[in-house]
Amino acid sequence: MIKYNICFVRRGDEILLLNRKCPPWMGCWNGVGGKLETNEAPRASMIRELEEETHIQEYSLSFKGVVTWSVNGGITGGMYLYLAEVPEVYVYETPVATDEGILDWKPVAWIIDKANAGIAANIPGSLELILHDPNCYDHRCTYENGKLIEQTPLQISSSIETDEELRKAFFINNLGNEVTI
Ligand SMILES: Nc1nc2c([nH]c(=O)n2[C@H]2C[C@H](O)[C@@H](COP(=O)(O)OP(=O)(O)OP(=O)(O)O)O2)c(=O)[nH]1
Repeated sequence: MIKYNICFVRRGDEILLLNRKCPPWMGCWNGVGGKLETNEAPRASMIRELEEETHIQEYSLSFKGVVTWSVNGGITGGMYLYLAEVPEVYVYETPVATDEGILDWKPVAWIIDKANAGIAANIPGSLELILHDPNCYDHRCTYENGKLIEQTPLQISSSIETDEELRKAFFINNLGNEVTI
């Protein structure tokens, strides 16, 4: 059921976001990422998407959990969630037009400000945990009629680094029964 990944690339107090040309969240700023290929492992898939969409190669990549969404109580989809940190002095000039949309650096405070329109709805409410909390969460989102009505972070584990640890943590938390990983 988890078919996607998403990554927030952080440079100091800025995040590299993509203004998407296509659904989902067309015309909105979102993290970079995409769909996992058949039999692709989560971390390898994230590294591939980062290369394809940004060409950035020097980063430290941390697994931060998953984002799942439920409609009428049932989990219908999800994405693996990563944070990629580049040095504050990293040179990456934007805006950059790509096949997927426009990449640009946005200040963390601007993203978290809920008054901002034009950002994928579930990012402002999750970003602080993603950036500052060492634990991994299932950021569970509930949508009704296409509108985000609730967002609850459920802690999965204190830290997960490998795909094997990820599988174990999902099993221990019984999330493996609910969310196919
Ligand atoms: N913030 C946020 N992002 C989402 C949600 N749903 C969802 O798929 N995404 C993300 C996951 C992926 O990073 C991206 C969708 O990936 P994509 O359709 O562009 O995948 P892709 O580049 O592999 O494209 P393709 O295989 O269709 O050509 O949007 C959501 O509800 N909130």
